[in-house]
Amino acid sequence: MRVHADGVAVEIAGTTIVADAVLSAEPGTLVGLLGPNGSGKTTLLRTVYRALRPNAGSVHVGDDDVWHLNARDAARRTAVVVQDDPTDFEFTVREVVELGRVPHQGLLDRHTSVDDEIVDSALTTAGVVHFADRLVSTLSGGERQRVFVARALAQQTPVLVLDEPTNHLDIRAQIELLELLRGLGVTVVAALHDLNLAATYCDTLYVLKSGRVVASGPVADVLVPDLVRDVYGVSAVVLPNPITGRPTLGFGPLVPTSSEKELT
Ligand SMILES: Nc1ncnc2c1ncn2[C@@H]1O[C@H](COP(=O)(O)OP(=O)(O)OP(=O)(O)O)[C@@H](O)[C@H]1O
Repeated sequence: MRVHADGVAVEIAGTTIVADAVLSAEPGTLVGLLGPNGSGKTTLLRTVYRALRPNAGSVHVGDDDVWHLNARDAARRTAVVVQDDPTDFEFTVREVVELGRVPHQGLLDRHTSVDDEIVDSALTTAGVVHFADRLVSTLSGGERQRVFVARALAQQTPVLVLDEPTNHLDIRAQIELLELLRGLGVTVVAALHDLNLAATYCDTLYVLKSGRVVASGPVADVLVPDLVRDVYGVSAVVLPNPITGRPTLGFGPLVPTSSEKELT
């Protein structure tokens, strides 16, 4: 299912946080959202998964504006993995993952054996089946992160939105997660900080700086040394990774960003 944000603007307390953002994720692709801390990634993602209504512009998931869907229908289309999920940590892992089935159940529906199978499969795929009966509060940060991925998988949506999903994960778990996401065949939009992970696994990248999309397109077109310097203020080289053939970045000393240069 296609995701398309068009001209999205978000203002909070009189401050523009996101301005005129356009983002398209074609069905089945993995789109990475990059940008420095505070550049507006979370805010833009929140408009995509209908947690925040933009002040201007629109977000379509499939053919519908997300604000023309009710919350339940929106949740059947888009599952979300956020940073620091506030879900009650006194639930067991299985109970949290079962929450992923709620958008598919009527008010009076009972959890069915089909729901159980889907939950079991999500627990297994996300690698958390071994501690299905543990309280979420007893898990490590990385284990917990995978539980929220499992909940999103149990939601069985054609679109997944993830906000820094590799936080807390070791390098193997990061690669496992990105490979899992790629293999799902659903549309994925993920905010990422690790430029090399983004370069390896994303089809398309969007880069935010101060709330504006300053670059977008295929990885090789976007992740160039000038972009890294202008957006992050870090010198960089881009080389082909001999193992994957994908671009890999190496980083050098700090340099002025384009906005810092304008000030001098
Ligand atoms: N409710 C709010 N009130 C005031 N400022 C806010 C609010 N929400 C976000 N902001 C500000 O908007 C800017 C963008 O925040 P956002 O969380 O979208 O950035 P981000 O790119 O996801 O950052 P990070 O990489 O650090 O997670 C930040 O400066 C943040 O402080």
